[in-house]
Amino acid sequence: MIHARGLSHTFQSGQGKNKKDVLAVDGVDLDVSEGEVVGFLGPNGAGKTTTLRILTTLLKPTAGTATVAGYDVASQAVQVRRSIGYCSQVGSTFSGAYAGDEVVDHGMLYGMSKRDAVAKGQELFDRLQLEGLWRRKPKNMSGGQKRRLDIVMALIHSPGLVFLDEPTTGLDPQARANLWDHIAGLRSTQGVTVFLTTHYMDEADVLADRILIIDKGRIVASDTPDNLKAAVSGDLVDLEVATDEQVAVARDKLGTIADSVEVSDRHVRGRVPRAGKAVPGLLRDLDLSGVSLESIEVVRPTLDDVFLTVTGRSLRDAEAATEPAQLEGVTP
Ligand SMILES: Nc1ncnc2c1ncn2[C@@H]1O[C@H](COP(=O)(O)OP(=O)(O)OP(=O)(O)O)[C@@H](O)[C@H]1O
Repeated sequence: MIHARGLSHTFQSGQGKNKKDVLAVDGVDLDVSEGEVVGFLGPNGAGKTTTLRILTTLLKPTAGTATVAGYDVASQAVQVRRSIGYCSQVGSTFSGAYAGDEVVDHGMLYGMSKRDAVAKGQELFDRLQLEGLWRRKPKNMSGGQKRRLDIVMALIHSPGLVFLDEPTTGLDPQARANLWDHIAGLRSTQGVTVFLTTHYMDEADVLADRILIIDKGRIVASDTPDNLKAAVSGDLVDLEVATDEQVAVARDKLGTIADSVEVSDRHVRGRVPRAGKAVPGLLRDLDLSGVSLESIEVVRPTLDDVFLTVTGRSLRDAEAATEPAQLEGVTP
């Protein structure tokens, strides 16, 4: 569905002596297959929107190539646009007409007949919980309703691929969760491929089959959320043993599967690559060695841990100037 090689874009900013080049996207390679939901993640200014604008033909690459839905973004822009839906960060600009009329006009711009546009629009209003809002002006809708209307606009011509640029930014937690259900439904009920940018780790974790992390214009990691988490730090296994005498045995046993083990009081902790696989064997081993446990806790790493590892800084601390580190095994 999407194939990009060496995709780059350099902006020129400033004038005269202050003129300088900004390499917003720097040699991006990416592939998205049909039916995937891909989360494109990175801090402010990482190059997400610029990449998205290139892939949706709103901006020409200054180097590299990309095909979207089989068409070249530079030389076949019209065909690309017909094949995709796009929800920009700012949303659609609405004219002040009724929501339903906006949607029908939008469909007719794509060459749909009025009758087809009305039928498809009404189906999408139902699907995205906008029933009864056909004759409501978008300016009188809630933030969540407006974002869902943006998605209706993006889907009116039945594209097989939609681009969503930070779809839930500015929404309250309930409206975000509700929109997540709808985005997940795009793929599961309509078979639509989704490419979405976000700087919310939880959003990417919930929605995406695969995550691409971009930092300073470069892709620094690409994998499933689970693999990224496993490759970065492993799951934290925290064993609480019943007596002081059992601490040393538990430390040795956990040490056979964890890189390093910490002990505090009767707690013995270590990170293991895949706790789900390793823990049953560990429990048998401990049992055979006469160790009884008061409790066992397995804490999975978050995508925030992943981001910290691949970029050397926290997603929220976007300004810290540390060079991106390549992650063995997860870089594309
Ligand atoms: N029109 C422009 N002229 C000059 N520089 C630009 C322009 N648009 C973007 N940039 C710069 O390119 C870099 C990437 O910007 P981009 O908007 O793609 O990042 P982003 O990851 O989408 O960030 P955000 O999450 O804030 O939307 C930034 O350094 C930005 O300042």
